[in-house]
Amino acid sequence: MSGVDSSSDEVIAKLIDMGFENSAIMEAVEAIGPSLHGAIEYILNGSLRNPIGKSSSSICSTSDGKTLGKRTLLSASSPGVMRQSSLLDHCQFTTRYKRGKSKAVADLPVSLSMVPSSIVEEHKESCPEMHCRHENKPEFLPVWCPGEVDIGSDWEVKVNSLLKKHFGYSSLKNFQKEALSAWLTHQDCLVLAATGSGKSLCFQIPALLTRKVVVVISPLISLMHDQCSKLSRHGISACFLGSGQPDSTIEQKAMRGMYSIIYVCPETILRLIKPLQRLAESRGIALFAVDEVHCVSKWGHDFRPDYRRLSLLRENFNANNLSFLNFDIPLMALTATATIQVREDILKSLFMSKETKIVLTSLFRSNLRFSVKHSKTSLQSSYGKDFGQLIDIYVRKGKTGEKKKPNILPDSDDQSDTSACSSISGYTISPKYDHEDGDMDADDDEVHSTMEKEMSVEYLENENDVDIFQTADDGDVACGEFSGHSPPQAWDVFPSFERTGPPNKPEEIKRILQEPLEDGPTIIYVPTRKETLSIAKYLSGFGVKAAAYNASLPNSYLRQVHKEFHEDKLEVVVATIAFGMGIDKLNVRRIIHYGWPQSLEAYYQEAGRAGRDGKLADCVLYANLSSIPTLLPSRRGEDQTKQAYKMLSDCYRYGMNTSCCRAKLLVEYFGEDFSYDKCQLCDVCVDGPPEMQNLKEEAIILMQVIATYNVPSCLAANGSYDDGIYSDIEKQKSMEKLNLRMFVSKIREQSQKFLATDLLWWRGLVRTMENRGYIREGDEKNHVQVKFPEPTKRGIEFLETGSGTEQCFYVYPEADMLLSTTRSKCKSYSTFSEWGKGWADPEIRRQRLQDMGTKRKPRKLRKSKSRKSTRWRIKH
Ligand SMILES: Nc1ncnc2c1ncn2[C@@H]1O[C@H](COP(=O)(O)OP(=O)(O)OP(=O)(O)O)[C@@H](O)[C@H]1O
Ligand SMILES: [Mg+2]
Repeated sequence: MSGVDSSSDEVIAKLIDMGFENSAIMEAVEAIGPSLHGAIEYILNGSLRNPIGKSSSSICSTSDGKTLGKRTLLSASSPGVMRQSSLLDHCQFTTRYKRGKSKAVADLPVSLSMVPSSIVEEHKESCPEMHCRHENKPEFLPVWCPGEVDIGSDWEVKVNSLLKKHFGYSSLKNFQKEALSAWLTHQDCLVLAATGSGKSLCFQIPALLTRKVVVVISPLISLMHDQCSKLSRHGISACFLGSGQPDSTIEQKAMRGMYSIIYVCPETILRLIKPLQRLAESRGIALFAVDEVHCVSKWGHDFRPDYRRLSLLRENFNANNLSFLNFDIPLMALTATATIQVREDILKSLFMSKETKIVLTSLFRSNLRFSVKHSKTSLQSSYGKDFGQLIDIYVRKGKTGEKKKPNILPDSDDQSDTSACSSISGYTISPKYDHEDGDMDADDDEVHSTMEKEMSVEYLENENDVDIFQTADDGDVACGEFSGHSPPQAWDVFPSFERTGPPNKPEEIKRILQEPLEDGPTIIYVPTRKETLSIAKYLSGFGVKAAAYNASLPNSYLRQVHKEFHEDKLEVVVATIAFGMGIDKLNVRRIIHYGWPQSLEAYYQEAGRAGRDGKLADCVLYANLSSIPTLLPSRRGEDQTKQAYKMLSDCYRYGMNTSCCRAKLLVEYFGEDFSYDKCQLCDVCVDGPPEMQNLKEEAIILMQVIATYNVPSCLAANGSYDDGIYSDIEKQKSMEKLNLRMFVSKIREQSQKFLATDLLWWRGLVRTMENRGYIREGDEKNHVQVKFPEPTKRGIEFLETGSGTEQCFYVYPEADMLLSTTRSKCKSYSTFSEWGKGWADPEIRRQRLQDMGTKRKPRKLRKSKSRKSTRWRIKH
């Protein structure tokens, strides 16, 4: 635009913010130059050369209801209708009008006296510029209401201006544009976008654009709190209403329309239907946003029954039952972690419309470096090996002050010096809290007695040691209000980078590959509350600023942890799943999962806390790859248990994988076609898969014993093959189901050559054969890994055709197969590729298996031992 310099930009931004039509603004600024008052005069005095468009609906009125003319808000109207005082017009508060269903019926104006003074007060705060200029004039408010006023085709310009003003960002991301355009046309919208991609803006912008209220349903108080305080820093007033004993003043103010955005937990919204209907009629509700919407679904990883009842939003806020609405109030549902099944469930459960717009972005986070490492995480003796490097990073930097252990050897199991406390603003995690350790210094004078009393007894002795999910009451306050302060003018106080929004381009990947891992905090996720304390204590013993976080700790303490984490005062937070969802801290450099997560959804959601600044970040999963993970206790119905097993099994398979890019596995799990060959960052991409092995002999013998002891079901599945090979005894034997352990015993009995092999190795082979469709689970129950293997028709065909031919059966050995051989060679698990080498050679393989055999315990002894005891051989 010629003649529009940088100060003109400011004037334009202000005029857009005031609600003037873009083309009118441009014309005025071109004519008058960068003078705000001049431009306003120019527009309002009707000097426009080319009045744009027609005002779609609204007619302004004086306070006594007389029609003044068409609003100038979005469509500059005929100059003749304009007059000086129409600055008031464009600030006209247009709520509480009676809206007909038909667009032909113009919205009726509202008189100033109908606007609650409280709302006017609120808007003084949220629109400081506007009010300071018209202090002694009646306070009207600008309203852009989709459905009532034509927001205009240039809405993007308006939004970008608001974006710049309030958030300091230059433009919307594509998916945000898509979500907003759906909302502008009153469509429901399901937004599936990567963690950290900026989903919140999709529902925050409508509040700025219309001055109506946006109601956001969110599962966690800590998340609501975070978002409200951020909004207030960006000049947007917001409040949150939790499920605890509410502060009725905030709730009342919210229901009178005093905040632009109301965050509310699902339990609370259920009892606020009537007040919200009144709010919809008075100030207006622009949108209901359901954040972290995967919580709606029983098939998701974080199902919350109250989310399911949110169908009442559609039932109670539609144009049929609220006569003042022209359209159903749109629903916007958002999540980063929904499988295809969960998506369908969301649409159905929330009664979202058939025309719901699905906004889908790539879930690939190209800056996250995924890896899996073997560790017996439940043993404290593993901490030395696993956290040595982490301690070194923080202590070496000297940021933590005194370096208590100058050299932490990666393999050190020494935990004797764990007496120090982790102090968070006076709250101390005392050594006493860990009742497992007897070696703590109880006289440590850092112990703060009050907190200690609170935290040491009831919290650790709570028999329910896992956090199923964080309750909505995770904050120590049930609600809070945040008035919008003026957004900072100097945006360079914020990081200047533009976030890398998915989908990520190959150049992005190239850039990240060249980046070092910068400094920044770490979150360690553990399955149990006890481990949050023991690991935090362990780390702080070495001088790392670490804190525990789990739902059983006092709320005031948890809030403090949140605060100090956000202020970069903490280096490591050791948390259960209670910490995480939605947390938006830019510089988290490492997410460590210490123990199996319960699902890939939870894993990816938590991993998504890392690298939100777009820079390289590590996501490491330490898990005991030699044992099958178990479900954490939770109340589940039959279906849910089945689903929980399925999810855990998928997670287990992710850990066992040695040949496929981890990022690819993750995004494909959510139904996305991974458009890149590989991420180039994960351990599999970097180290390469292990060498393939021809395991035909092993596969055949496995199939043989399985088929032998599964005769009836084989026949049932495929009556066509000849069962003459099975004796009556064998058939009888097969009536009782044999589990994999028994099959492995049979193999050992049958073949001297496989005497030395262990269950762990065969487990891997069974999984591989299951993946190829040769084996299936023979039990009705659910298992993480096949427990009672049964041959499929394909498996039987493999047996029949494969055994006689020279055909090969090449597989990538999975993590457990590699692990089972490491003991004899004393190799570390991490060197997959090295271990893989040589296995393709039958001689080397035979030799290795033989080596393992010489180290086995006598057979008799093993037989009498429990399942657990067989694991003695897989030691590292
Ligand atoms: N258009 C944009 N340009 C630049 N940065 C943006 C833009 N939109 C959002 N952001 C920034 O992206 C960050 C992440 O946003 P947000 O918390 O909304 O992510 P999210 O998608 O909700 O992630 P999660 O799934 O983890 O909750 C925020 O700091 C936000 O300010
Ligand atoms: Mg979010």
